[in-house]
Amino acid sequence: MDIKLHIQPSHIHNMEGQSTSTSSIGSAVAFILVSWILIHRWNQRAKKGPKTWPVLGAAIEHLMNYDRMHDWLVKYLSETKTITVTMPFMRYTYITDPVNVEYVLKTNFTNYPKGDAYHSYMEVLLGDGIFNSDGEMWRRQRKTASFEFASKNLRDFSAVVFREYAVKLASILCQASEKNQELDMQELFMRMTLDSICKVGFGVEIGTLSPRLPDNRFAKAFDMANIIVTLRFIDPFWRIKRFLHIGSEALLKQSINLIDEFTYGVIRKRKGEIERTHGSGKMKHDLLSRFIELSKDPESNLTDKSLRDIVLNFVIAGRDTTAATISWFTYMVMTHPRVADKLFSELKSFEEERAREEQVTLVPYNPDDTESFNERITQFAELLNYDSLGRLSYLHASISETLRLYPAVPQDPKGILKDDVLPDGTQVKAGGMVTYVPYSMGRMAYLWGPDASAFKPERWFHDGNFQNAGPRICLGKDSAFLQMKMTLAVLCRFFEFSLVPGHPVTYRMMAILSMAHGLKLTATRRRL
Ligand code: HEM
Repeated sequence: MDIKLHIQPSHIHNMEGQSTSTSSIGSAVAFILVSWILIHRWNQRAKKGPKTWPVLGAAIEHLMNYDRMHDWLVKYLSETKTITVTMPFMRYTYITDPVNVEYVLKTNFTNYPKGDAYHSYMEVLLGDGIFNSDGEMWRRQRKTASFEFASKNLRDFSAVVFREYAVKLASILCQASEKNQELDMQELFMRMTLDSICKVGFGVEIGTLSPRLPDNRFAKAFDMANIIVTLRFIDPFWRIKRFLHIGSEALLKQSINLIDEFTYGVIRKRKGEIERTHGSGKMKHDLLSRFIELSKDPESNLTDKSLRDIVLNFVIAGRDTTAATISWFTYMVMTHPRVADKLFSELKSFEEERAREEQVTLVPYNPDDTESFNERITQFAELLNYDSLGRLSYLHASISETLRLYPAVPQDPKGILKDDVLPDGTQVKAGGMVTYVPYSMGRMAYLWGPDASAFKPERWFHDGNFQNAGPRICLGKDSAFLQMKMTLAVLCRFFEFSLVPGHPVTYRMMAILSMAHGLKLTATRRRL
């Protein structure tokens, strides 16, 4: 007891000494940490763009604003044309100054490839397809695809297919308008553009726009995969999740299995048709067939997996971009009745002029009579072709205005091979990424004037022209405009749209700027 009593005080004394020294170490560490954070924050007081925290960079703010990231960037980029956002494993430089953009896309193109980071995020979906490859792999695909896009046969065939699907879509709207039925217009557009790219690009008919609107599991899986790979840009744990096969990465795997099933099915179907028509002279030279032909040469190194990647890259290029753009267009027209009226009168005059030229007597129609209404739609569509669509300048301006405010590719990131200095003096480091931001560029008062955020197609008659620069320039621009104009001419001539009350219209975060909840609307038939 004595001993105990004797020992205890000294023990207590030791503990006290120890805890005093532990707590002073703790206080010192806390002091250093707090000072580090405060100095770090103090040093950034004049920094333009999101402020960072030690180690975490701007991850907290970035994640908190993820769902509205494009507008979050607009806020910073309207104060300064270039910002840097540091994340735990990556440094992103966002640019809106056209001089910087031209430098990255064109002047110093070789220093800004897609790069390893982008490739690793996207590989599971896009493989080594044209959007996700660099160097020789990219050059070979680009060459073959450019050849295909330059063909007049393809243009003529596309016009026929786009017209056919525009009329199909109009007849679905016509049916729905009879009962004032709600429609998800974005979903219908996605079906239409998927069917068209499969027909024009891969020579196969998949029929997702048929009147009974069959379940489209491929489209759902494709959208899910796109959302999840986009998330990888800001999720530092995605590799761990993939390894453990949990969360978003497990879902991604399931989606990819479904996507692959569909895609290999398309390839098998096309190969079968090529075999059957071999030597008959009936073979169509669509994009996929051209690559299948090339793959017969063992030196081409084109495997079925390469064909799968090619197909999926063209699905993202041909389906999503066009459908998203015409969805935003419809939303803009619906919320700007003055624009809808101007479009309608342009289309009416066009219809009369073309009917005179073609010596066609237009069928009088009664909007309450489905048969004559559909007949007139078909007749109108027959008057649309590549050349005649060129006259619809207000329609063209309205599409351009939509692309300015809602660019289908809202951000376009590139890797950085070597340290460099952009024309505005911004230093960029090898291994980071530099992203040009069309969504922000379209909304900058310093580029478009004080009414930059207003939807005004008229500005295109005096202001600008889209600049699409560099060796990776869009190959499908003419084809996209052809389909968009063909479809929108038919829709704006014959229908008026109203948003379903309370339906939220906002974008979702994925590589293509599509609507998070679709576009729910009702359509009404226009009178003569
Ligand atoms: C509204 C419609 C469209 C928009 C806004 C759009 C936008 C773009 C953009 C911004 C790029 C440059 C990508 C980069 O810098 O990496 C691009 C490239 C490309 N686009 Fe489009 N596009 C559209 C429609 C289409 C269509 C319909 C197709 C084909 C069916 C297509 C095929 C391509 C191809 C093949 C490339 C080249 C990729 C490369 O060389 O890396 N695009 N597009």
